[in-house]
Amino acid sequence: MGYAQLVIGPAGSGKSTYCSSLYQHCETIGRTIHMVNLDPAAENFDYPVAMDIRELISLDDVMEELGLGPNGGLMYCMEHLEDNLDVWLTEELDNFLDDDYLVFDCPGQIELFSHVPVLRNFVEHLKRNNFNVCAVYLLDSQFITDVTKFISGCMASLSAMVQLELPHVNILSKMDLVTNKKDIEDYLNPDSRILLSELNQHMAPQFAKLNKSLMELVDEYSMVSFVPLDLRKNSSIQYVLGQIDVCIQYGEDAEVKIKDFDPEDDD
Ligand SMILES: Nc1nc2c(ncn2[C@@H]2O[C@H](COP(=O)(O)OP(=O)(O)OP(=O)(O)O)[C@@H](O)[C@H]2O)c(=O)[nH]1
Ligand SMILES: [Mg+2]
Repeated sequence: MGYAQLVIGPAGSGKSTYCSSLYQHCETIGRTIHMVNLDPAAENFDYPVAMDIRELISLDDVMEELGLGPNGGLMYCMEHLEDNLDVWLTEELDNFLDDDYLVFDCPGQIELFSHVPVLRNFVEHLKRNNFNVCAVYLLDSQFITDVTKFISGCMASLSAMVQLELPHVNILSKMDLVTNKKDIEDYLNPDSRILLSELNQHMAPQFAKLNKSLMELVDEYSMVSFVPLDLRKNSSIQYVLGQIDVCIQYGEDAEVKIKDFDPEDDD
């Protein structure tokens, strides 16, 4: 049984930075994780890349040869990945051991986890190869300055949940940029009635019914719950990792491996 995090979220939400901090953290606590780059457009990495979509296909080549722009080119690359799951991905996964832990750094194009099937098929393939997979959805804390932005971030996360059907951890990234922690707390585990009234205050009266339906939807999926992530703090990274580990049932022996970690080392 292998373990995998699929790190998704809107462009610039901090996925690659999270991946690199997670890698460093695991290195410090003596835990092995393997980083996988699934972004054909990525150029620089702060972590060693154990597996890389760019070895399968190059975005530059695609753009040049097919005359596509960066987003169209990326979608082409991802479809190419989808067509090569059986061959390329199977071969690549053979390089790992049975209980290895992989972290997939995904591109930020929102269509990848809303309606394009490539990530879903990718996940199915991982599952068939005995991986326990968890979706890790990052939302930039700067979204939370405004309830309408927050709802749109939630909707994107919800569409990933529906599309991928995976255990799902929502993370509020870049907590170091939050000056007023109090404002954020209301959003980490918000009361949907309060959100609804805030939303209604922000929007014209004709949206009241729509707002109510949106809130019911969010409530029903009980998904408006975010774990804050402050990369300056080891304890914050460790907490997020712990939540994800529970989701993918990362086992008992793992706990033995990390027992030397001392959360007091912070700040
Ligand atoms: N202050 C602060 N900035 C961050 C943090 N995480 C990421 N950033 C910045 O946010 C920008 C985007 O970060 P990335 O990690 O590249 O985001 P990404 O989600 O991988 O972006 P794409 O792959 O392009 O979708 C960069 O300028 C980072 O330095 C954080 O925790 N705190
Ligand atoms: Mg990235």
